[in-house]
Amino acid sequence: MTTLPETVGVLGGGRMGAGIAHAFLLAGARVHVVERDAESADAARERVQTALARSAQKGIEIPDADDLTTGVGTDAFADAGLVIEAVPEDRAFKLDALARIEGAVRDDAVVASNTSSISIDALAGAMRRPQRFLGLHFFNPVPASALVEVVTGVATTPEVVRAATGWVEAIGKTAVVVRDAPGFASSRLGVALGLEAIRMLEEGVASAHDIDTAMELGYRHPMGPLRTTDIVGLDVRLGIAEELERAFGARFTPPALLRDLVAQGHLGRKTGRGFYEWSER
Ligand SMILES: CC(=O)CC(=O)SCCNC(=O)CCNC(=O)[C@H](O)C(C)(C)COP(=O)(O)OP(=O)(O)OC[C@H]1O[C@@H](n2cnc3c(N)ncnc32)[C@H](O)[C@@H]1OP(=O)(O)O
Ligand SMILES: NC(=O)C1=CN([C@@H]2O[C@H](COP(=O)(O)OP(=O)(O)OC[C@H]3O[C@@H](n4cnc5c(N)ncnc54)[C@H](OP(=O)(O)O)[C@@H]3O)[C@@H](O)[C@H]2O)C=CC1
Repeated sequence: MTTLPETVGVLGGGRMGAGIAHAFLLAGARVHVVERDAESADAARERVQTALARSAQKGIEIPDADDLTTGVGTDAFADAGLVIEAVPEDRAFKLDALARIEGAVRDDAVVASNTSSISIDALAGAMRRPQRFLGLHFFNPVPASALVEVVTGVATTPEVVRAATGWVEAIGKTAVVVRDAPGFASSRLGVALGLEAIRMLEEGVASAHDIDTAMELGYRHPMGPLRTTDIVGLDVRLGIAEELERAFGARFTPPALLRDLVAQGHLGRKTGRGFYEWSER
């Protein structure tokens, strides 16, 4: 089995970044999470520690506390063999994040983006070492998901793809290798279902609960498309839909209901309300 890098860096310790940190820590890597300010760094640390505590409760061996470090400057990525960015789904944010990571890492480090939908080649365009860059697209919730989509850019070398798929296996997940195409494989299909469900809700075809139940019991999906949108974050799904609309046109135009809920700050589970009310964040 491929050996994990001794140190893995994560930029952005939100829902996904914290989950990614948790996965590499459980597999034995040291992980450094960088956030934009000290308060967010503390919040990121707490998210990872909560996930580790949940794993410990299930009898899973968890790493020493000092294997996780959190902070604000990317300088601490100097030792990392792999750095994954998980900042919000916004091109400008990601370009800035990747430039900061590249400025800090050693030449042989692999840099990855957890983007759900932004073109890996578009992100690579501004990079000095695009051959060592690729997409590592994790799924939410990371601890409960067996998949990582490995997205290859035109410049990504086969050696980097091999290393990355090996690392995915080393953290106990399955890799699918997808060429850079809008929405890759998973977001294009997942968002198509999610947007159609929102349009059906707008048209009064059925309640959110009944639309979801149709897919849960009828198609044996673990969770219906509206509940999934709440878990993912309505803002995240809107960002993906806008990216896909640019590539494929009107079939991915975000429904007005999605835009309205995001504008009102109803982003799903993380804010307590989306298509459902949530007491647990
Ligand atoms: C937007 C994108 O770019 C890509 C995306 O992610 S799209 C969204 C993809 N995700 C989905 O579609 C979610 C589909 N739904 C599901 O998989 C399930 O309904 C669900 C996992 C969310 C909940 O199912 P559940 O059976 O109630 O799960 P739950 O028991 O809470 O957790 C499942 C496992 O993960 C673990 N887990 C979940 N969250 C955890 C956390 N935060 N920390 C540690 N462990 C956690 C649980 O301990 C549990 O482990 P075991 O199976 O070993 O006991
Ligand atoms: N949610 C999902 O289901 C999935 C999301 N993704 C992708 O993962 C990425 C992150 O999404 P998600 O985790 O949901 O988003 P969150 O909003 O939960 O997390 C983003 C994190 O990045 C931090 N951040 C913002 N700006 C910076 C910065 N300049 N430097 C360092 N950290 C920063 C935020 O800090 P602060 O809290 O201070 O704003 C926040 O903690 C997106 O690209 C998304 O598309 C991929 C798969 C699934």
